[in-house]
Amino acid sequence: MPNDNPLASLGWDDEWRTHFAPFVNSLVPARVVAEHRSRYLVAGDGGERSAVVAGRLRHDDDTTDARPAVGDWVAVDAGPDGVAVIRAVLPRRTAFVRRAAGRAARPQVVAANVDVAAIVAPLSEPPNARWVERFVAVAWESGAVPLVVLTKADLCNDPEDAVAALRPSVPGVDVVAVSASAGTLDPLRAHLVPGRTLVLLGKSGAGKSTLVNALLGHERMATRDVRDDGKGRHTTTHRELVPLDGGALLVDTPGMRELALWGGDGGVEATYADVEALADECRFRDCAHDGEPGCAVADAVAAGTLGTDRLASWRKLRRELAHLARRDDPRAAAEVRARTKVIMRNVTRLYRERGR
Ligand SMILES: Nc1nc2c(ncn2[C@@H]2O[C@H](COP(=O)(O)OP(=O)(O)OP(=O)(O)O)[C@@H](O)[C@H]2O)c(=O)[nH]1
Ligand SMILES: [Zn+2]
Repeated sequence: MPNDNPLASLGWDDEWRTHFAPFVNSLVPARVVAEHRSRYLVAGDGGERSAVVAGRLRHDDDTTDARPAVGDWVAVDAGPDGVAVIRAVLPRRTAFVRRAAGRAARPQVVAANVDVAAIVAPLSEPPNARWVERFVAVAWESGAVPLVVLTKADLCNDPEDAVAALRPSVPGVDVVAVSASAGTLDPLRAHLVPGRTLVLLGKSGAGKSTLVNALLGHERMATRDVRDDGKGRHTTTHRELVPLDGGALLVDTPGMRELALWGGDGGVEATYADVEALADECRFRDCAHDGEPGCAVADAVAAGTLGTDRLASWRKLRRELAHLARRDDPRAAAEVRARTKVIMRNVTRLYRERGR
């Protein structure tokens, strides 16, 4: 990592400078690189330090999780030494949000300001398309561009076949097979762009941490934690942002078995673009695809071009979204519309790049 400009090597650019302008006289910018309960590790011009959140946090957006998350750019009160205080979270470019565990419906930001959301699944077993679809939908919804990374290709007889089998489930999304053991990581490296942030998401044991180490070229210090005196310590931590030599940034996350949707329908629309396009062609606008005449969805199933399991998971995610939407919050709705615009822009860009 080039040391002459620590902020730039963390992804700082003109847009962040603009967002930071209101704080420039009293606070310093930093990026959240690790999170441990209410303690954070932030990195900036002065290197890494421990940080806590101020009692009153400035955040313009109260419909999503307002607390800082790994990847966030924050304005901190650095003080001469000791623990820094996070006074504000800069507006997020993207946010991978899931519904937090627990009874109350509450959003939780898994990673913020991510450019590429990599869904990681091992080829030691046949990838579960339904599981991948759900993660890809949330990835689109986050505002990032999804990517599917199939790991442990060395444990699979025909990785290319596995890639080809998964592609129709995630139209428009790049699917790559890699092996950390065999050192075949180039298909993933192609997505590592200087200044861009890529998050690795997937179940425990999928090989995420192994990928981080392989891309770093050395074993990362076990993990980073935060101590009250502000100095780093090496024990287990959860989410973590790691700058790579080439200038890209990786976010490793703990294994995630389940993923409950949070947010609008743009992500589902993008993931099931084929099914959505069929549904648009049904004779009745409000077709439930349940035996109505002139149903293009039923026709596609009959013709064998749409699998019943793919249709079933689309319905399931749609139902989940409808359930969330019943909370009926105008601010949340406005946010969802804005988010959908970003998603559609990403989809269009991806298709355009693909078409070249
Ligand atoms: N054969 C083979 N094994 C691998 C490969 N990559 C990772 N593994 C093994 O898979 C196991 C799990 O890898 P991790 O990197 O710890 O998985 P993880 O996704 O980080 O898991 P969590 O941190 O629990 O979320 C380890 O025993 C690795 O050695 C690979 O390319 N090939
Ligand atoms: Zn229909």
